[in-house]
Amino acid sequence: MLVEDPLSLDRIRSVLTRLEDTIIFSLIERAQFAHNPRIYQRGVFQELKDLGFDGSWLEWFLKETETFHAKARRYTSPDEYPFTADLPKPVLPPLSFPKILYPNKVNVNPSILSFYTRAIVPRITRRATLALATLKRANGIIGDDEFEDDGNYGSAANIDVEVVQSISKRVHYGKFVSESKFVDNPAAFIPHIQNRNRPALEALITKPEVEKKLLLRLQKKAATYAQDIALDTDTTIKGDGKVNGTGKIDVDGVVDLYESYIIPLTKEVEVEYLLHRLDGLSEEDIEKLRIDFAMPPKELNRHQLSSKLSYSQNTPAFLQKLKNRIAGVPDEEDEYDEEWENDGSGRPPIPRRPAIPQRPDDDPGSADESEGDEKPQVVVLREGKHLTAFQAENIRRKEKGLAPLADPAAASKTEAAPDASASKDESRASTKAESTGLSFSSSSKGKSKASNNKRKAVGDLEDLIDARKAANAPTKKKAKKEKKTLLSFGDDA
Ligand SMILES: C=C(O[C@@H]1C=C(C(=O)O)C=C[C@H]1O)C(=O)O
Repeated sequence: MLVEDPLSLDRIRSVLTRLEDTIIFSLIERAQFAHNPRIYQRGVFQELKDLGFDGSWLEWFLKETETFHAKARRYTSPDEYPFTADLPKPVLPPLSFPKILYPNKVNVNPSILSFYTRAIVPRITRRATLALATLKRANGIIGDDEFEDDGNYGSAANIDVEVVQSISKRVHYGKFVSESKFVDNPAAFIPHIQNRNRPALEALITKPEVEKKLLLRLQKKAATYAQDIALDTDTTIKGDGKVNGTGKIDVDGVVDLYESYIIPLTKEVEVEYLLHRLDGLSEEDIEKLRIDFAMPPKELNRHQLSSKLSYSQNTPAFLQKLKNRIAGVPDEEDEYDEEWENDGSGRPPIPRRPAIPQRPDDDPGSADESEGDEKPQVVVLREGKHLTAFQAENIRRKEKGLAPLADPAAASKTEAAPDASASKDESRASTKAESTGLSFSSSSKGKSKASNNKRKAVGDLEDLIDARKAANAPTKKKAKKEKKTLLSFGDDA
């Protein structure tokens, strides 16, 4: 299924929400039958042993079902994980899914099968099992046989396969959640991955408010779906799912399934996936990931609000390209890419080393000729500690062996007073900004653009220059002549 942004956390969460319905309805189906404990015990069916299979009835059902589905290439899909090992190859060529997840071998299906058969089935089927025991006693069957089973081995196992497969999809979707959170802020995760710090990674991926909302929604859903809708009686829903005195399922049992098993296991999958997210990457690759730095928080801090500045988050194209490449999201253009190359290691493509450009003798050049469409976002938060746009410009010029520019601050001391057309606030903001070390746009239109006052964020200039060089290697088209303005905060940044 082609989706707009496969790593949108909202879209991923909507898939998890939809899977709640699938799981609840299949549990309601399973609750119709008694526990049938024999179908979960290994080696109790001689018929299976005669076939050379020594697993449980349910494991046999899984093997037979998944063998057929594997031939139909079900398990080439990145969101499908089999319970059975050594499945046959698909009879059809695999579909080419976009490479969204980082290669990994995380599969927690053995844990899912264990908690489902030992804790979930007995609870979900309790009502049917008790009713069966009552019926058996009335017919003189007493003792262990009362609770044995209703003989519906095929029906019960068939539904069990559906339940465990939908729980498996839900739990392993944690990988997409993890990838989404990782690419959104790699720098937050990298040190904990390198230190194998599970608790820190779990704390980073845990969203208590999301979990709380989910459990409340689940309770309502189970109570609603569980009720027997009788057209001739009142169908007000009670919290326990019992309407007209009955309910098709143990609502608390469904909530407990998520709270005690599905959510914790999903988070284990998220952490396990993250622990392998840097496997095979060189220090340089990891550094490039780190450059894909978390942008300043979207919500404005007190100072920005008081300075009437706003931050518009627009990931520069070269960073987005770097982000996509590292996340393995293929580019639109399939043909040869001048900027990126596969080094054959199976890792995401890396920036192609640009040919060394030859400067024409008559061209004095300028520091920002390789700036391409986007420039670093520069904030001077602390005078004297951080570089101003002017200082940054001269560092770039020095890199290119060009003479430094004259300091506009020195020149402006001899200039006329600020532009009279700028409002008092704006000229104060501009003066204040310079006095607090904020540097404003150094656009060719100069101070008269006070209304265009902007704030610049300075990250680590060296890294940004390196990253930009790597991502903005000379391309066929001539870089647009940009006004000499470093990207900055502002409505039209
Ligand atoms: C799945 C997510 O990650 C974690 C696991 C959750 C779950 O299994 O329901 C919910 C929130 C997070 O604690 C998420 O953030 O949506």
